Amino acid sequence: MAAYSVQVFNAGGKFRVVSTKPMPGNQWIQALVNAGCRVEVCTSQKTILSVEDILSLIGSRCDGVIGQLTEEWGETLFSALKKAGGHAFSNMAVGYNNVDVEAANKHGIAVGNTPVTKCLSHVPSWAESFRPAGSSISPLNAVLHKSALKEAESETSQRIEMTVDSCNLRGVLTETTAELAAALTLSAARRVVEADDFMRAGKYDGWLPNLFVGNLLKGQTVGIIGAGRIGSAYARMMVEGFKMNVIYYDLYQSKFLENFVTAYGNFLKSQGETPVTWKRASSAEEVLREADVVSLHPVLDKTTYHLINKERLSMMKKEAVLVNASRGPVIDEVALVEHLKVNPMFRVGLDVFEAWESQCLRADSPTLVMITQDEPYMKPGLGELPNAVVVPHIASASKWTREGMATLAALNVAGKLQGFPVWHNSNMVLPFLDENSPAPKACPSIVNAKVLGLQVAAPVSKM
Ligand SMILES: NC(=O)C1=CN([C@@H]2O[C@H](COP(=O)(O)OP(=O)(O)OC[C@H]3O[C@@H](n4cnc5c(N)ncnc54)[C@H](O)[C@@H]3O)[C@@H](O)[C@H]2O)C=CC1
Ligand SMILES: O=C(O)C(=O)CO
Repeated sequence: MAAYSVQVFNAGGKFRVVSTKPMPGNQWIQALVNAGCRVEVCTSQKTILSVEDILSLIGSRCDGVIGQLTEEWGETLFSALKKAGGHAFSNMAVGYNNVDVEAANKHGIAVGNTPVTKCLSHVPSWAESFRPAGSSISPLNAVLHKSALKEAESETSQRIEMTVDSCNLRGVLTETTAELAAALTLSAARRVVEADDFMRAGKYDGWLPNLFVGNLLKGQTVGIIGAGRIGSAYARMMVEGFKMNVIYYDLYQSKFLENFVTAYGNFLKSQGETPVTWKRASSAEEVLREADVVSLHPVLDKTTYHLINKERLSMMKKEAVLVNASRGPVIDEVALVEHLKVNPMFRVGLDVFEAWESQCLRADSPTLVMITQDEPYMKPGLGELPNAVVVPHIASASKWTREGMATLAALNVAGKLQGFPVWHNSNMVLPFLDENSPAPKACPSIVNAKVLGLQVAAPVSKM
């Protein structure tokens, strides 16, 4: 059995909760202690704990665990947690493709995730003109509300309210990740990393007309595959920041994104500028063919595993920019390396890599399986290519976001152990993150709440 070291908080707590990694901030620990938990934080220096490591942490008595997206949470760990008397688990991540939820369901273990959100802290001044006279609603909401009302005339008020709220509440994890995707877009398009290396190597000896010439973004087309929270936030940044036109592909229509781009286009037109446009593509291929920049933000499942393969890469423009801040296996990384080698003007910005996330849904099994990991965490050749910008899964690495994720993960476990209901809308979890007021007595986000028959808290009145 692997030896492990732990840091213990509230040793006399009635529940035993294990965190497989130290996490940022202290609010998450306080939340567990306030719920009567003894908290044991694994302090092993090992970057990714194995199933055996986590089994030894769970031991013979464990009520809940906070795990990481790098860990393989499946039958072995959930059966051990159940045997130890536990029924609460949370990933410290919004993505949970590393979790075999069916196995958790089988053992009655709640699976939490962390779709951190916050209100929009700013409303663009251009939206002011849309605010109804005397209205207290924010101008941006006025735009969205009016179109949501128009589109949802037959809807109940709650649905309209939720429509507006979901438009208004963006994910701080979402915004943080979208900002990194934007950073990767610019770094790749304008060859920032190549130029930085060039300077540090002392090779710069004067301005040249063709030195590190890259791509202009303004007026170009940005493509999003997976226009959910992060994809929509990223699209908005590229529209507002660089006046790009949007083409997106998703299983669902993104009314928020469409309404936003339409409203911003109308504003630009009112200022005598060329309006931005949006288009909902009927396939991922349509996005790949038409876009100058493509950013990937789908969940990882069997429909998106190797979504970007050799054939689809060949559909893209020769000088396109491809960004991935979702999950590595969305791209066939071996095919990508070959494409980058023969297309030096094609550029990528990658935050995630196929190797350590090599999980896929086997045809004969509905659950995720971890397949052998390649070492190092990039496919051979990728690290040597000048037309690739690569960073180590840092898209959510802002202080606020990581502390918020830790707090939500802790509140998922603490709430389940206290028998709290599940929060009514996992897109509106800001009340759980306000350090100046007690968190709602609910679990912020449990992905298998319905299957486990967990009670859902009623929405709090807006009055
Ligand atoms: N690199 C990082 O640090 C981070 C990565 N992520 C990843 O980003 C993913 C997306 O996060 P969110 O936007 O919050 O999730 P979300 O659930 O709001 O959006 C995901 C979107 O993917 C769409 N989708 C699913 N299957 C698809 C398909 N076959 N083709 C096209 N679209 C499809 C869904 O309809 C949904 O709109 C997460 O699942 C996670 O894996 C999230 C946060 C940080
Ligand atoms: O939340 C997620 O899915 C992440 O990848 C965290 O960085």
